[in-house]
Amino acid sequence: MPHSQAASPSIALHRVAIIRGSRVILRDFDLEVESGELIWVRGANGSGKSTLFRALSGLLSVASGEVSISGAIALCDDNLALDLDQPLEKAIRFWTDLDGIEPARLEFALETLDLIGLAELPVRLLSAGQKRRGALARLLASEAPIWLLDEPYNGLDQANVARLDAALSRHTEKGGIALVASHIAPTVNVARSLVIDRPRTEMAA
Ligand SMILES: Nc1ncnc2c1ncn2[C@@H]1O[C@H](COP(=O)(O)OP(=O)(O)OP(=O)(O)O)[C@@H](O)[C@H]1O
Repeated sequence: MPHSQAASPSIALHRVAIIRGSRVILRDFDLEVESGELIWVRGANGSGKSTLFRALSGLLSVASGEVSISGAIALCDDNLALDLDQPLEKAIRFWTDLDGIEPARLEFALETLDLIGLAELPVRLLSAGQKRRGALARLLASEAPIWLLDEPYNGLDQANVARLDAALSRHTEKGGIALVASHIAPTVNVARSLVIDRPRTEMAA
């Protein structure tokens, strides 16, 4: 299976602040992640895990601080981003074709998450857990060395939790980075956990 990675992906945040609306979500936030690390991102509901991922993906700007990222990022969150009317494989292929990714890579991602039998089914007919696996297959098929997974285990049965964890393990063994925001622990290779604990009432100046 071909697997291209940035030579050495990394993430470095220094004294980052993120404000949403009038509220400070993260303040003086530091983070350093190196090639091969799987980080379990933890924290209470509303603490800022998704906010952090959206900022790392460039979907939210930071109010202050330094952000240095080496390597492309793939984000898998609650936004399915697959055409509901297309068969699953074709819906994912829309994205992999845009990135010039070879079909074999998509096939491997579908196999990894046991989706070959569902490849021709329109996305809208998939169950919640199957849709989640479809979104994860899109991430697995990408060539991005940095994976951000926001609550990836939601809706997955035990067998698919194990499949995802095995894929995370392979990704980091090959030098990729994975940040997993979850209320349950990944079962493999967690380099460390990052606890997000923000001051809940702080308002932006
Ligand atoms: N568009 C927005 N405007 C203002 N505040 C927002 C906006 N989006 C999110 N927030 C707030 O930002 C805070 C962090 O939300 P976020 O989704 O990052 O939390 P989370 O740690 O991922 O939570 P959960 O565990 O529930 O998924 C929450 O208090 C939320 O209300």
